[in-house]
Amino acid sequence: MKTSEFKGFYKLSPQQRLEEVAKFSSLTEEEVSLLAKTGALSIEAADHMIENVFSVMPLPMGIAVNFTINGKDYLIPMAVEEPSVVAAASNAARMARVKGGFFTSNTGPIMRAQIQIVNVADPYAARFKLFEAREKLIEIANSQDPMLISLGGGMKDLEVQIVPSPLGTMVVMHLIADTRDAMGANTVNTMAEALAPYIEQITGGKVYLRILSNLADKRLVRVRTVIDKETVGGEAVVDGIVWAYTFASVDPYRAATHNKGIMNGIIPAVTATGNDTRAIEAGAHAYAARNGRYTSLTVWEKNKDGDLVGTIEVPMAVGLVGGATKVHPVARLAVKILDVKSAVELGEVIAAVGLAQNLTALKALATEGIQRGHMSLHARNVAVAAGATPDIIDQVVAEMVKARKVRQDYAEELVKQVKK
Ligand SMILES: CC(C)(COP(=O)([O-])OP(=O)([O-])OC[C@H]1O[C@@H](n2cnc3c(N)ncnc32)[C@H](O)[C@@H]1OP(=O)([O-])[O-])[C@@H](O)C(=O)NCCC(=O)NCCSC(=O)C[C@@](C)(O)CC(=O)[O-]
Ligand SMILES: NC(=O)C1=CN([C@@H]2O[C@H](COP(=O)(O)OP(=O)(O)OC[C@H]3O[C@@H](n4cnc5c(N)ncnc54)[C@H](OP(=O)(O)O)[C@@H]3O)[C@@H](O)[C@H]2O)C=CC1
Repeated sequence: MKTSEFKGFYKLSPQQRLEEVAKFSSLTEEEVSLLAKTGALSIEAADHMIENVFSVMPLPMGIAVNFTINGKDYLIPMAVEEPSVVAAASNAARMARVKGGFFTSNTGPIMRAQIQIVNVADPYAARFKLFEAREKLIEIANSQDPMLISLGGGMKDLEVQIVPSPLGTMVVMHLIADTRDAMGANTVNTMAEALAPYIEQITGGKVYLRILSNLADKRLVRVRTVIDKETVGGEAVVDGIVWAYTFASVDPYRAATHNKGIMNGIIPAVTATGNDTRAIEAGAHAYAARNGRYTSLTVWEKNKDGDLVGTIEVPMAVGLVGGATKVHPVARLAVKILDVKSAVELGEVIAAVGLAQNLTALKALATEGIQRGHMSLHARNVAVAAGATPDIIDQVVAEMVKARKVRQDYAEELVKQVKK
């Protein structure tokens, strides 16, 4: 009987772990040697990044071209498994260039951490006492990270909420901190933990959680673009895209897919730069539901000239230091290719890719449908999975697309025919 119970698995070397996995899963020698192969991320470097490492998971990284943002041109590395995403981003950026590309602003690299205080006899008075202690709280928090303070960051302010709950009223203090070029989770968590004893003393309550909020609504980036009506295909296409957006703005079933399309642009760039994709996903979707109803992260309108105008506002907690950003050698190079000088610039660029991605998806959906563009690129995956060798992939793909039958069974049939 196989067992997944291992004591001290983490003490093994990556090679020893791979051997254990191979035994457990009856991997062949060939399969083991595939898992042992690493590329730019060495197994030693990977082993320092996370726990129980036994291999690495390579992803394709494409370059989205044509982006011009605030008058500066960017090449955008995108690490993603889904076909047509990089093509669609480049396609959108090509259209946006005609009227100057993308224009941005931001609210600064401001994060919030929450400190949950329970069993407070007089929550409203406790709230005021916390405000009265503002300077001391800031002093304690900022003594944790002299480096950040020297860079102009650190705790800047606090907010306090009285939150009813089934277990009784909670006082929730929000620590508001400027984390400069860091995503800032570790930074604000350290501050929040340091403040807890003093907060208990002030409020007479008990502190439980001390953790950042991924609803980073003080770390917003805003991106705007104007798409020339002729470039996008005429005023009827503009109207179609505005209708497509409007659908997402009023219907959460559609908004979820619409925002997934935006994340098609955002997450690959976040991944390529070694940032935390879960934090970005959580922040974006929570922000999309901030008014109690889940809605679109973008807005598309028609201006007085009949051109299409798109905007996106989204939390963007990404960093250039901390986490994996400086540790992963490929992430470092992705940042070099992007040539961004600050975390907020990186955030703005990533949000521009999200807006671009949304444009081409909506254009396709409101006109010919998604399948022609997307499936013709996806067809390559289907062909390979059906056993097409490099010399016949193009032929199999062309046949599937022509017949509008991008399907595994049809691809297998074509592979057999072509190989005859
Ligand atoms: C797929 C395209 C770009 C084809 O587009 P097309 O109109 O056939 O392309 P084109 O030949 O006119 O080329 C236009 C530009 O697209 C780019 N491009 C064109 N082909 C390639 C390629 N092979 N590789 C790289 N880049 C490519 C390239 O920039 C090119 O400019 P050029 O270089 O020729 O001056 C277009 O149909 C498109 O943008 N479709 C949208 C695809 C999309 O959104 N995919 C995401 C996956 S679907 C999904 O998950 C989300 C969704 C849709 O559900 C979200 C939602 O519901 O809102
Ligand atoms: N809910 C969530 O999203 C959570 C996420 N995380 C993880 O936290 C990590 C990110 O935390 P983060 O705080 O960014 O990482 P780090 O703590 O690794 O890096 C931040 C530190 O880098 C130093 N630093 C050096 N240069 C700069 C600069 N220019 N700007 C800012 N700081 C600088 C600072 O001080 P010093 O030199 O003194 O260290 C700062 O405290 C990610 O891996 C994320 O996955 C963790 C917990 C929860």
